[in-house]
Amino acid sequence: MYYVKAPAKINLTLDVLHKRNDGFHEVEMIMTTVDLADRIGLEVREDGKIELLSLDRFVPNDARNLAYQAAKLLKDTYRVTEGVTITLEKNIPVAAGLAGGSSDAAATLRGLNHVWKLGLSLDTLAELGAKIGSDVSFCVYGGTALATGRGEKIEELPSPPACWVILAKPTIGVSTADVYGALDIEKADHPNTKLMIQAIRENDFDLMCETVGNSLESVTLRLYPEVAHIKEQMMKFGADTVLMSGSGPTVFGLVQHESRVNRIYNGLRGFCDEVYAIRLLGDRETLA
Ligand SMILES: C[C@@](CO)(OP(=O)(O)O)[C@H](O)COP(=O)(O)OP(=O)(O)OC[C@H]1O[C@@H](n2ccc(N)nc2=O)[C@H](O)[C@@H]1O
Ligand SMILES: Nc1ncnc2c1ncn2[C@@H]1O[C@H](COP(=O)(O)OP(=O)(O)O)[C@@H](O)[C@H]1O
Repeated sequence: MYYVKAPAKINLTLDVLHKRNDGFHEVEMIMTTVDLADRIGLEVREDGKIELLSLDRFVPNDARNLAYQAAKLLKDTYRVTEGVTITLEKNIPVAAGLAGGSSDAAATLRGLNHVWKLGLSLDTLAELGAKIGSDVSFCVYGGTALATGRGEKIEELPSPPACWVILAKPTIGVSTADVYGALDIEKADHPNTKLMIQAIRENDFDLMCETVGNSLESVTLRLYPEVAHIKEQMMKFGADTVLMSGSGPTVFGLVQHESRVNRIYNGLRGFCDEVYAIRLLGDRETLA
C-alpha cells in the first residue's frame, strides 16, 4: 500500500471580485495548508477497476467521491490500463470550508502519478485537478499561495509566520454553492490581498492578524448564527485573530503563544464537539 497525505487548507483572505458569465465567481484568495490531514492508501490492481473504501459515514464511497473522480479522470486522460483500490481515512471534517474533498482528490492525483508511473508534473496535475473542483489545483501543490481566477490559478508564496491554529466546526455542513449564491458583493467585506502578501513576505504576525478577511463570512454568519457565537467565544478566550475559513462553517483562530492554546481549546470544547489545535504547515516541502 502506498500512502499519501491530504492536508486541510484555511483561507487567510478570500475576496470575491465579481460574478462571471459561467456562474462561478472571480476570487483572490490566500490559502495555506494546516497540519490536519486525511490519509489515502493506494493499491494498484491489475483488473483495471477503481474501487473506493471509506468508513466515514459522511462521504460517498462511490463515483461521487472526489478521490474516485480524480482516479477516473487520470485513468481516462492517460489511458491507464491498471486500476486502483483507494482507501480513504477521513480526519478532516466534511463540508466544512477546509477543502477536505479537494485535498483527497489532489492527493489521489499525486499518489497515482507515482504508483501508475506517469511522470506528470505538478502543473499538469493541477490543471487536471481544476476539472474536479476550484480548490483542487491549490491542494495539488499545498504550501501557501495566492489563488485567482475561480481559484485554480496558483502563485506560490513563502510560509506565513509560524503559529498555532485552532479550528472549531459547529455541527452543521455548509453548501459552497448556496453561500456564493446568497452573496451580495457590494455589501461584502473585501480583504486587502496585497497587504496580506506583504505580511507573509515580511513575516509580520501582527499584520497578518489585522489583515485576515473573507467576503463569504457575513453570508454564512447570517445563515448560521452559531458560527458568529464561536467567533466571539474564540476571540474572548484569547485568540490573536479569528476568521471563518472558505464558505464555512469552520472558524479558525491564529495564536502566537503556546501558553494560550490549551485555554482556548478547552474553552471551546465546552460547547463545540469538533475542535482542533494544530500548526500551520506553510510550505510545499511538507507534502512530499
Ligand atoms: C469557498 C472555497 C474557498 O477556498 O472553498 P470551500 O469553502 O469550498 O472549502 C472555494 O472557493 C470553493 O471551491 P470548491 O469547493 O472547489 O468549489 P467547486 O466545487 O469548484 O464549486 C462549487 C460551487 O461553488 C460556487 N463557486 C465556486 C468557486 C468560485 N470561484 N465561484 C463560485 O461561484 C459555484 O456555484 C460552484 O458550483
Ligand atoms: N473525499 C471526500 N471528502 C469529503 N467530501 C467529499 C469527498 N468526496 C465528495 N465529497 C462531497 O463533497 C462535499 C464537500 O465536501 P468538502 O470538500 O469536505 O467541503 P468544503 O469544500 O466545504 O471544504 C460534501 O458534501 C461531500 O458529500
